[in-house]
Amino acid sequence: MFDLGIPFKKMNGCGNDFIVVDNRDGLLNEVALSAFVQNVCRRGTSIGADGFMLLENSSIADFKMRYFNADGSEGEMCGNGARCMSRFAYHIGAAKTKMSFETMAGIYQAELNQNGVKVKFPDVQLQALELNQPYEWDGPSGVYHYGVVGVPHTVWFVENVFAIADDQLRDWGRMVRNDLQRFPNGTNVNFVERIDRQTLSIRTYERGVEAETYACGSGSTAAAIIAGILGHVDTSVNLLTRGGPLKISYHLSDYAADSVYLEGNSKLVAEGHLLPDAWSTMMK
Ligand SMILES: N[C@H](CCC[C@H](N)C(=O)O)C(=O)O
Repeated sequence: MFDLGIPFKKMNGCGNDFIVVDNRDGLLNEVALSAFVQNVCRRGTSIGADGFMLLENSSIADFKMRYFNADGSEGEMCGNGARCMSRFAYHIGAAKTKMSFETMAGIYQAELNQNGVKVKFPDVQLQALELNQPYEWDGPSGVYHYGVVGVPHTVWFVENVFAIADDQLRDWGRMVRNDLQRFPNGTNVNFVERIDRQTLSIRTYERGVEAETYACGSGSTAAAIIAGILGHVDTSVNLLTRGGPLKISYHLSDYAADSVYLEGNSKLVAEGHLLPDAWSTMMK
């Protein structure tokens, strides 16, 4: 059925990397997507990526973005993925430089510019009750903040975030992510250091990748908005990630943010065809 392979592009936003496929003609509608995604996202035996995205037709926007984590689970949205998907849409002629697209988390808008892509998020509503929550553990902070920015996020303010050992950060992230009593849908876990009123440093353990990624766009957005609500930063913030800078700006009223923008790079690094060995290998 896929004798000639499946055309794809490999992209990343600040090192958060994705395999992207044009599915407007329904090419992948017949496959068991979850297993397919797990296979193609596995580094070593296939292309490897943090996530997999499909561009599909939409009746309410220029196109629809579907996002899958490397473990095969479908996520509501992905901030870095949104920038890559926007560039992809432009490249294949599915959109002009200004576009709107549908996701499971609502309609997003994007604009390609010289620096990268600027994405406008749907308005974000946080709950006072979900901020400043005590958490008893041996982790770096006894208090966390929770909010849904497309996908669920917890934010933990820490010191010297880039000095935390990788396996330590992974263990903390994994512990919180798997605390299903408190976070029934799981959660992404963002460790955030305030540098000054315009700057935060951030590292994220991602649900669905089950590891730290180089950057997380929606996590950075959640961190910037939560830091703003708490009065730690202004409403235009640079986020320093392991994979490069992201810029987030928004307008705040109480616990709600509107005019939420995420800006950062989006790189197209390769294109080709996924061949059967890319998705038929299942290494345990
Ligand atoms: N890397 C993504 C987040 C992916 C969401 C995923 N980890 C989930 O919670 O399903 C971002 O840049 O926003």
